[in-house]
Amino acid sequence: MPDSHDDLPIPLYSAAQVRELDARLIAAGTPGFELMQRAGHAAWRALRRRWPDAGALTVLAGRGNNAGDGYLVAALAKRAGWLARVLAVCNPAQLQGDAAKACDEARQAGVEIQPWRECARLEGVLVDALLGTGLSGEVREPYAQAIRQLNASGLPVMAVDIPSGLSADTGRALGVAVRAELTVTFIGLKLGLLTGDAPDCVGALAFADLQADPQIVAGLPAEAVRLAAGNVARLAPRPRSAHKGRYGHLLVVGGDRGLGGAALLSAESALRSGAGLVSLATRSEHVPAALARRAEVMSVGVSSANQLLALMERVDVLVVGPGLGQAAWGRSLLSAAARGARAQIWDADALNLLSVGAASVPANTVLTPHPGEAARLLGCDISAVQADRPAAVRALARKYAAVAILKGAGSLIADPDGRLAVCDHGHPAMAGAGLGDVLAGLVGGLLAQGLPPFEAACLAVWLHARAGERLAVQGRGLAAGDLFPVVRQLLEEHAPCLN
Ligand SMILES: NC(=O)C1=CN([C@@H]2O[C@H](COP(=O)(O)OP(=O)(O)OC[C@H]3O[C@@H](n4cnc5c(N)ncnc54)[C@H](O)[C@@H]3O)[C@@H](O)[C@H]2O)[C@@H](O)CC1
Ligand SMILES: [K+]
Repeated sequence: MPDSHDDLPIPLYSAAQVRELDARLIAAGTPGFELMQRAGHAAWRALRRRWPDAGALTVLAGRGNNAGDGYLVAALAKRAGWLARVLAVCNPAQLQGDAAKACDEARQAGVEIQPWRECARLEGVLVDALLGTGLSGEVREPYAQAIRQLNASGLPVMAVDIPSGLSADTGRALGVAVRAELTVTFIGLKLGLLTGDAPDCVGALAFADLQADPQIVAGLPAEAVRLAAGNVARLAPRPRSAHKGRYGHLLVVGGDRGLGGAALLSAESALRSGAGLVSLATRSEHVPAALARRAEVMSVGVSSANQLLALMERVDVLVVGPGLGQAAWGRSLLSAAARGARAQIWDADALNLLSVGAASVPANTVLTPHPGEAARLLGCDISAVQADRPAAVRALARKYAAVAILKGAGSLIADPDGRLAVCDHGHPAMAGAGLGDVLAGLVGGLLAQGLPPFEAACLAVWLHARAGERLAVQGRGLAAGDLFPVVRQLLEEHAPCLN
């Protein structure tokens, strides 16, 4: 898992936007080669900080400016007395512009430059300077083979700017991608470093602004934002005169036979996030168990849409779908739910029923699909969703005029107004049953307390992922309900209940 990303910038850029930033900085008077030298220095500093005693490095270099950065790292290492070698996948005679200058500098420093071969000997820290933001399409040979060799070497790898093969726009490995232990990225943080295949490729992530003029950088609107303590919404502190009526009444609808736990987890999650009142509409046979586990949740058995409509008259927020099933009971409750409440969260089977046209999405709804549900909603294959997660979540938000959360490593949140946020927290120990039910309840609990849908979704995703990270120090076997006390604690640290 990545080291803490707390010191990384908030704006996230596409490859085209980073190219535009480079161009604007150059036009404003910083020569491209100067930027490349700063990149080389930043990468070398980061490498030495992580592997101070390695004493040797091998740079795998391609043909663009990413290779130029790599040649300069080799030159700096050689001048510092390290053993420094470049294995050139592209004949150095074909290099152009700044990359050619960087190659000359490496030669002058005494770096050994050899053509790359499959059987080439690798030693020391490996520096991946094969492909950067100029990558287009699936990785071609011999680059793919060089990447496979690097991954199979068992040696530590530092990626320059982005692991080669990873799309800076989508985080997808385009055929094959470098799996780095450290990635040092320049000027603008790329969206593709945080989602999709990125968590398995990027390793620890370091950012170097290359002394770019902040005004020039700020002048270019970003593609997305990274969720961090500084930019997720805060619930307002509560006045001493607070009463439960001010913090919303939330109703969870779900829990068909055999699926009762999911709805109860959502209800408990909403309660633990601070919702004023929480009700649960479920199969009547689940009511005794629900009451025994959480007496604070008003659990009611419903068998018809009319019963649900009567309950809905008293509530502000609905969470529909956890354990709802896709049979007649769930269908009738979903179509009743679609007719009311100030705000709704549609999760799990509500999304599966939506994908077959069983109901339409009301205003102010948050959809919380995992990639499989997203694929059903978009009528495509799951691999198409994962190939471009930012595009998929935006498409969902547009299609349903709703805030959409696309779950999975590097969760994304899209608003139909165009806003996009990415969460780079979380842990593979969170891949387990019930975690989604907890998230849905959390979004609902925050909506009930007055946050707008996009803000509630972002805060919920961030709290949920951070809580999972904290708990994952104990490893596998995380139970969804374990999150409740940690979410409470994080929420209190982030937005104290009392001033
Ligand atoms: N002034 C600048 O523009 C700066 C650029 N920097 C570096 O420059 C990089 C971008 O440089 P470039 O735009 O030259 O691009 P790259 O260095 O990523 O390389 C592009 C080249 O890779 C090859 N290529 C593209 N797609 C491929 C594929 N699918 N399979 C195999 N080969 C493929 C093509 O020959 C293409 O010319 C950044 O990632 C960063 O490392 C840094 O030096 C900072 C300053
Ligand atoms: K690279």
